[in-house]
Amino acid sequence: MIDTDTLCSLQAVDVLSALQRVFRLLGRKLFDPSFVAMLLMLLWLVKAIQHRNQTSLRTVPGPFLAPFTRLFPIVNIFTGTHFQRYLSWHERYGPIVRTGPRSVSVSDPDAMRQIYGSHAFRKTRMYDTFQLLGNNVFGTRDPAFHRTRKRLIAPVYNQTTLNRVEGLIWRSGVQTLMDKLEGVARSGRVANLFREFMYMTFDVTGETVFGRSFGLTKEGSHPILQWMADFSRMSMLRVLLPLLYRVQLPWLFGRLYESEKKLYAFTKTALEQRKLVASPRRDALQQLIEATDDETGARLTDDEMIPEMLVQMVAGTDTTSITLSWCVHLLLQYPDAYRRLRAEIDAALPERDMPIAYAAVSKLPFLDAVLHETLRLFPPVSDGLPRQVPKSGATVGGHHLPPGTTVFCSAYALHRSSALWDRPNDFVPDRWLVSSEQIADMKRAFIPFSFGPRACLGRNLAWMELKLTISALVRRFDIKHEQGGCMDPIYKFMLTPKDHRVDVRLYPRS
Ligand code: HEM
Repeated sequence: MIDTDTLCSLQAVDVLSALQRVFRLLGRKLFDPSFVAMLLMLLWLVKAIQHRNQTSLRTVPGPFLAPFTRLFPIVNIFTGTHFQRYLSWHERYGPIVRTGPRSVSVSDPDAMRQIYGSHAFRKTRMYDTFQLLGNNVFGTRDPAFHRTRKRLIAPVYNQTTLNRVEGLIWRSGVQTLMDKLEGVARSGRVANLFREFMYMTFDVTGETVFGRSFGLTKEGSHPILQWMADFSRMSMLRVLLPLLYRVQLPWLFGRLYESEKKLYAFTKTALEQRKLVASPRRDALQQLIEATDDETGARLTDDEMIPEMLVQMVAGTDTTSITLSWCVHLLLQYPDAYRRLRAEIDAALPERDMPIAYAAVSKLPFLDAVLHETLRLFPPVSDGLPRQVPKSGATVGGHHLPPGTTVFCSAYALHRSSALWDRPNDFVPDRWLVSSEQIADMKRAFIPFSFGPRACLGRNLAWMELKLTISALVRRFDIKHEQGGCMDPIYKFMLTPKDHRVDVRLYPRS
């Protein structure tokens, strides 16, 4: 007979030896890569399911895989088509969609206002990419810093400065570009307006913010383009690998560091040279140098001004030039709209050779409608601008979102929502030729410049550049589309034509 104690000890021996076998097997298996991968997958799955069920985000509709993976944003970076994906998800799942384990997209005017209408939902860590050699009004995530800095630099962006730089924009930007295009037209060559518009907006920023044009339109090159591209790359790498803020790897990123240094030196020199001028002109640079906080009397140091100068280049060049490119593309696609625009501009500007005053074109209804419709269909900043749900959590679109959730509203999805717009994918400038009440209503779902306290500070400058350039181009040339280059939109930091080309033939008008 075996007594209970013996039985127990026998069972204990069994369990022990079974465990020993499992550990032996595990020990061997732990060196087997496919076993390790399987184990990691299992752990990830358990964690993902746990997270999916615990969080209140489980009630937010969305694609099946979204709660389990952060891969979508990474895939998006490579494909550049996420603006279309967000739109199709919203069409399928409604105005609020879960796009990742901790991220949610909204496409509803009220939810959009809730997110961007105050400082409660702060910018996410992604904005550290815009720490352009220092904290600045665009990149900061801190509402207190933002309020103080915005108050201080407000004159840089106000109407008085705008009136003062109008002549500079015309001479160093629009007029110079028109003269160049005249030469291209007379030689019978094809003009790539995408590149020409980019050069023009850089030259305008050079003139107004750095004290002199970069000469890109005339010369076709300036190292600033390379420095800026390298600088953006380095900033992005630092956000992905924060260690790079503290560690320098010159053997790996030598050229990027070099560009950063050159950009700093170039900007600093522009500042110092301006300070030596006895009676300086009153442009954006001068406003920045003289900016004084009304409440505290504080002024900006050079190291605080440099990032603010770079912001204007980063935020104000490609955004404007890409909008111009899409506008020309749409006019060529819709000849009737092009004819109507030309008739309006010819009537408003009968003197073909005179400079165009902004006052003469700023209120032309059809020009205004064409540009609004361009920005509706192709908002250059159409990626959702990510914000973080505050510590208290928030109820957005009827769903409780836990603190820390990333939430955003893609302008592309909002602007093309079939629930909000009639014929959402068609170019219909006439939709803007309605009463001011109807326009105000449409603008609730129109955010090319974002909304709220972090909305675009340069939008009046942008409107000036857009209206002056399109009216000058249409007044001076007949424009014909030239085959070549793909105009499909792709997201490469902004919503751009895929091949970065808008090839046209220009015919000077008699
Ligand atoms: C068509 C042209 C433009 C478009 C579509 C545009 C769009 C935008 C958008 C969507 C934002 C919000 C970004 C975010 O929250 O992440 C923004 C912010 C900003 N933009 Fe623009 N922008 C344009 C032109 C300009 C110009 C010409 C300037 C200045 C020279 C400028 C300066 C700024 C600044 C300083 C901010 C940061 C505002 C803040 O955080 O307080 N932008 N812009």
